[in-house]
Amino acid sequence: MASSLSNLYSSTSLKPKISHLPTITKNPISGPKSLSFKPISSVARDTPADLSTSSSSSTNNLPSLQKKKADGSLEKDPRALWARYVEWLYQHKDLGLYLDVSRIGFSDEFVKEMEPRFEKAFKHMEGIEKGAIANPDEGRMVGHYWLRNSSLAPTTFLKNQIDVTLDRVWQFANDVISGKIKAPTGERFTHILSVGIGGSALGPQFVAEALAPDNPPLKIRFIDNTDPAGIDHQIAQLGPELATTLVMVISKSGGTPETRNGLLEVQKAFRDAGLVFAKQGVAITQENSLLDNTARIEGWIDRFPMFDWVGGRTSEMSAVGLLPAALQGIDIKEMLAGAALMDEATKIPVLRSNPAALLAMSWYWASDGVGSKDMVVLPYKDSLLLFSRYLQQLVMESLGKEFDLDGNKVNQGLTVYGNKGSTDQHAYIQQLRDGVHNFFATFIEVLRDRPPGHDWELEPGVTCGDYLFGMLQGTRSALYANNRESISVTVQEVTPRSVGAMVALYERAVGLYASLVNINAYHQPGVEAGKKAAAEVLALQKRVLAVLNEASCKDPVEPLTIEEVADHCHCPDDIEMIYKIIAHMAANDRVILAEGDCGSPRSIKAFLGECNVDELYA
Ligand SMILES: O=P(O)(O)OC[C@H]1O[C@H](O)[C@H](O)[C@@H](O)[C@@H]1O
Repeated sequence: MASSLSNLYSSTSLKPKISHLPTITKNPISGPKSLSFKPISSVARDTPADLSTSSSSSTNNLPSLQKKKADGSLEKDPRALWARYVEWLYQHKDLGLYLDVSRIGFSDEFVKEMEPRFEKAFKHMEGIEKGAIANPDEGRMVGHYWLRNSSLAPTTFLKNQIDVTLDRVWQFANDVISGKIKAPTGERFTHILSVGIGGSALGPQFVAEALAPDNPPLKIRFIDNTDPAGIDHQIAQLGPELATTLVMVISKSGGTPETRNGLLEVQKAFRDAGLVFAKQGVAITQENSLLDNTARIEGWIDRFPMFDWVGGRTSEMSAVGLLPAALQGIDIKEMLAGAALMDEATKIPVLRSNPAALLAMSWYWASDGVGSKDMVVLPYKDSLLLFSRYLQQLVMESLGKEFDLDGNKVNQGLTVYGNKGSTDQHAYIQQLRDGVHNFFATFIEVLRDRPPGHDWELEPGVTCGDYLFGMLQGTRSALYANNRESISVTVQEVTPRSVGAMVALYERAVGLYASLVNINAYHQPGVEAGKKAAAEVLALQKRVLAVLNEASCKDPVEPLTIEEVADHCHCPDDIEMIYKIIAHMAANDRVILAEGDCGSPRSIKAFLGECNVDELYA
C-alpha cells in the first residue's frame, strides 16, 4: 500500500511551519462552477464572477501564484528544507519508488487553493477510467489504463479484446524466440526492424534502450522517419541479416506518410535482396486500416490490433510497446504489473497521497499553470536516455493545445527537454545554474548502480556510481541554491516493473494536469495541420515537375526562370516554395540548372534532364 510520509505528520502540531512562504489570509479561490478551470490566459478574456483576474500576464488567477516572490527566492534554511523534504516525501513501498517535490516552492496556501481543483480532476479521471468520452473532439474514450488491468474496461467485449491481444502478443513472441516461427531461411529470426513514428516508435525506443538485455533474442532497429539516408543506413547495418529480420510496421491510423514510405522502402530492399517481404512482415494497426488490409491481402505473418481508445503517445502498454519488448526478451508482464500498481496509487483522490497529483501540482506551480517554465528531464542513468524524448511527445502533444475545453484560446503547453546526467552537466547545466531562469528540473535517480557483486571501488571507499550519485545531488543542490526548482523521482533500479510504473506515473500526471488547465489531452489537431501542409508541398512539386517537363520537351529545350515556373503553375504567390522545390531537386540531380545558382534565386533557369512524353498529356 502506498504511504506518504505526510500522513504521519497530518496533525498540525507536527506539521513544520514553512516560514519563508508569504503568510496569506486563507481565502482560497472558490472553485468555478464547471469542472473546468481557466488559466489566466483565458480568464482575462472571460472572467467568471467568482474568479479574480490577475494583472500579471504570466501567472494564473490564483492569489498564491500572483504572490510568488518576484525574485523567485526559495527556502534556504537546511533544517526547514529537511522538514519540508520529510513532510512531502512520497513513497510507493511495493514499487520502491520515491517522489520528492520539496524543492518546488509551492506554498501552503497554494496547496489549499488547488485541493478543490484536484477534487474535480480526480472525478474527471474517474470518469475516464469508466469509459467517458474524454476525448470530445474525436468522440473517443481514453482507455490506456485498461491495458494493464482489463477488469477496468467498461464492457466485457473490450476486456476480452485486451486479454486476447495480450495472450497473442505473448504467444507470438515466444514462438519467434523459440524458433517455432522461423525466418524463410529456416533459421530463427535474429533482428526486429520496427517501422513507425511518433507514439508508434518513441515508447518502443525508450523501452528498448532502458530494458533490452545485452544479448537480446532479437536485436531491434528503428526506421522512424522518411529520411532515405537513414533508411539506407538501417538496411545496410542489417546486411545479410535482413533475411532473418522480422519487420514490424506500426501505425495506429495505418496511413501515416513517413511509416508508409518506410514500408515501401523496406519492401524494395527486400525485393532487391531477393526476399519475400510478406514472409517477414507483421503489422500493428487499427483493424481495417489501410495497413491492416495491406497486411491481410499480402499475407503477412501476423497482424495485431491497436484500439481507437488508445492514443499513440499512451500506447506503450498495448501491442505497440509490448510486442517489440517481448521479442527482445523483456518481461512485459512485469511492465504491466508496474504500471497497474502505479495506476492504483495514482487514482487515490488525495493530493498528498497521489504521486501523479503531486507531479501535476508541482508542474502547475513551477510553470504558473501556463507553461511559463520548461520541464528539464535529467535521468542520471544511461539506460533512461530516451525517457525525456518519450516524455516530449506524451507531455507536449497532450498539453500543447491552442484552445481549452470551453473554446478559449489559451495556447497551453509544457516544454520538455533533457538527455541524461551527469553527461548533460557538460553541455547545458551552465545555463541552468546561472543563466535564464526559464525551467524547473526533474531528476530521475536510480539507486542501484550495478547488479549485486559487480561493483568495485575505483578509489578507497568510492565507486563510479558514487560519482553519479554525487553529481546528481550536487547539481540538484547547486540549482536550488540559485533558486532553480526541481523534482526528484527515485527508483531502486531500472527494471520492467519500474519502467512500467514511470510510464504510468507520467500518463496519469499529464491527464490530471490537463484537467487542471481545462484542456483535452487526448487529441492532436496541430499535427493534422502539419500533415496537410506537407501534402500541399508535394502537390505543388508535381505541378512544378509538369511545367518543367513541358519546357524540356520543347525543341530546343526552353529552361524557365522561377518566375516563369510560378506563372505556368498559376500560383505566383508560391514562388518561394517553388524555388525551394527546384533547389532540392537540383541537389538530387532531378532538375538541371541551365543558368544561375541557388544562391541567386532570380538567376536560375531550370529544366528536366529529359522529356517525359507520357507526362506531357497526363
Ligand atoms: O501510429 P500512427 O497512426 O502512424 O501515428 C503516429 C503519430 O502520428 C502523429 O504524429 C500523431 O500526432 C501521434 O500521436 C502519432 O503517434
